[in-house]
Amino acid sequence: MKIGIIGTGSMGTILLESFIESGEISPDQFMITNRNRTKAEVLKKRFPEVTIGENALEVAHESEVIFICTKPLQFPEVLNQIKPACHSGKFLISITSPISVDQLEEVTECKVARAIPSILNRALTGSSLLSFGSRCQDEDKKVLKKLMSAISEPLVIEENITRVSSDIVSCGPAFFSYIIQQFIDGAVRQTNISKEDATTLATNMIIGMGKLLEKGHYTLPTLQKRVCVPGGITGEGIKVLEDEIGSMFDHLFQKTHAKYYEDQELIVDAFSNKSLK
Ligand SMILES: NC(=O)C1=CN([C@@H]2O[C@H](COP(=O)(O)OP(=O)(O)OC[C@H]3O[C@@H](n4cnc5c(N)ncnc54)[C@H](O)[C@@H]3O)[C@@H](O)[C@H]2O)C=CC1
Ligand SMILES: O=C(O)[C@@H]1CCC=N1
Repeated sequence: MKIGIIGTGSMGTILLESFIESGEISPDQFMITNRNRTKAEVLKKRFPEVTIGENALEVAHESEVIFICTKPLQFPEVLNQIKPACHSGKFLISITSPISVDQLEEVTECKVARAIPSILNRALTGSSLLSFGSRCQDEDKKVLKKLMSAISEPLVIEENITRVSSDIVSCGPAFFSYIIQQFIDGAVRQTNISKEDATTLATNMIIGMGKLLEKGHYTLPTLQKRVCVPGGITGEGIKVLEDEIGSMFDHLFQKTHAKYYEDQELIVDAFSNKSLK
């Protein structure tokens, strides 16, 4: 099976590297392309068996499964470019949240699905979020689930929880690394620990916590209970978190959803301006 990747920016690169590293897809199965060809050539140097397509259309012609890894507002242009290659035998996969599979089905004859990845997939871990269009048969669903299972734990989601799920799965690593960074900076400001030591300790702490949860020794609440000895020091810290975190995460989800709805409106305009319908 030939797999196409249109757009080898940050996420297209991560998908290529991860699929190859997982052993699920061999490099010679891939045809990739990028508007700025240099990015594709850099990958070709690392994986000589990968083929570079001249453009999106060539990739779509040559591939059965086509991942579109561009930014959402670049989709109309890509879809226009690949239109001559789009027919019911092709399987188009979008990795971006603000465009629904229904919207894509309206503008292409391909089978359509969405697979929202996470940077965690680079370590062949974390979740991915799948949504299937109405033209996908069981066989197509199996193909995509198998691909994404090689690099992640896929979950099929309904459209109405797309944003929040992507906030958790895809944005989550950035949110929590920011919080850990703040944790480190606070430690450095308030004590004599060096930034280097605080970073090492905090990084090991978060890796260890992931392993602990993975092994199933504790859940998030039981872990807290175990560490939080009654009348002890952790409890004092938790009280500060309870007082100061307040509605912070409510605001975060409100903001991401507001931006999402704005993006969706821009997408509707962009799709109609390109007269894709
Ligand atoms: N960064 C992340 O952690 C995640 C990103 N995503 C989604 O991944 C998508 C891509 O994001 P990034 O990789 O961060 O963006 P990026 O800007 O790094 O990559 C997009 C690439 O597409 C190329 N491109 C644009 N139009 C093209 C065309 N017509 N033909 C060929 N190549 C073209 C650009 O040159 C660029 O290299 C976005 O839609 C984003 O929502 C999804 C989950 C996680
Ligand atoms: O389309 C999305 O939801 C993802 C999350 C991070 C960037 N893009």
